[in-house]
Amino acid sequence: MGLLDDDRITAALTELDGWQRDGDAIAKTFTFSSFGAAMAFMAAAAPRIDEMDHHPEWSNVYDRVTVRLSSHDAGGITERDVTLATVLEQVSGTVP
Ligand SMILES: C[C@H](O)[C@H](O)[C@H]1CNC2=NC(N)=NC(=O)C2=N1
Repeated sequence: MGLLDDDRITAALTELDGWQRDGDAIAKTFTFSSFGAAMAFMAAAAPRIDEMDHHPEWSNVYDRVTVRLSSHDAGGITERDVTLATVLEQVSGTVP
């Protein structure tokens, strides 16, 4: 799957709450109710990520998870990143 052009990236970001362009990636910091909720988000997302075989760069600090999505094989942002962002939005909504 190929790299997205700037217009497609901008269009995708308008559909995704709180996501920003970060160079060759799209990024968001999710904030949860607690450290446990942040861990639950990562645990719930992990099988979905593996199913997609498309993996985020992500890190946790206390109740926050910062996610950066880029397609390393393509060298930038592809539809796989937009799809994974949509999945992470959906998973984040399931965490109390
Ligand atoms: C062989 C396997 O499909 C690849 O290494 C996958 C795994 N997950 C990946 N994740 C991301 N973000 N980019 C990739 O290019 C990528 N490649």
